[in-house]
Amino acid sequence: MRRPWADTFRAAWEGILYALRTQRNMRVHTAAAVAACLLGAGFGISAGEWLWLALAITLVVSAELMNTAVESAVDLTMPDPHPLAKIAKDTAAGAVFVTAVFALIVGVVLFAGRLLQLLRTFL
Ligand SMILES: Nc1ncnc2c1ncn2[C@@H]1O[C@H](COP(=O)(O)OP(=O)(O)OP(=O)(O)O)[C@@H](O)[C@H]1O
Repeated sequence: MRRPWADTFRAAWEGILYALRTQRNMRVHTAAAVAACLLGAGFGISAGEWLWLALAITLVVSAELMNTAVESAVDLTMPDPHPLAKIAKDTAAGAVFVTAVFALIVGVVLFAGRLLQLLRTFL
């Protein structure tokens, strides 16, 4: 029998809440995403710029959720030290790092100039 949509959404939401509760990096990335959105709203960035910001946030949060999934699956199947378990966790962490670097670049391109200009008006 097909699973009701409500159950699917509930499961996805529980996964997101679990990652937020247990993963410090997820909380840091979420805080950075909220800060970037506030900056975007404050500076009145364009629709195209919002899309770049949304892409960066989506990539980082998705990678962080996949990283949490890999960590949990590895801990379940291989709780003892194993070279393949290390590779699985390290490459999943690498995926988060790559997306975080992309998000940083997007943040710098969108906000560095605007923040400097704002700073100059106060100095
Ligand atoms: N079963 C294992 N076998 C070998 N190495 C492991 C194993 N579990 C963890 N490691 C190594 O320890 C590191 C940290 O693993 P851990 O499960 O503590 O992730 P974490 O610190 O929670 O990661 P994150 O900070 O991304 O949430 C891994 O990246 C990996 O190099």
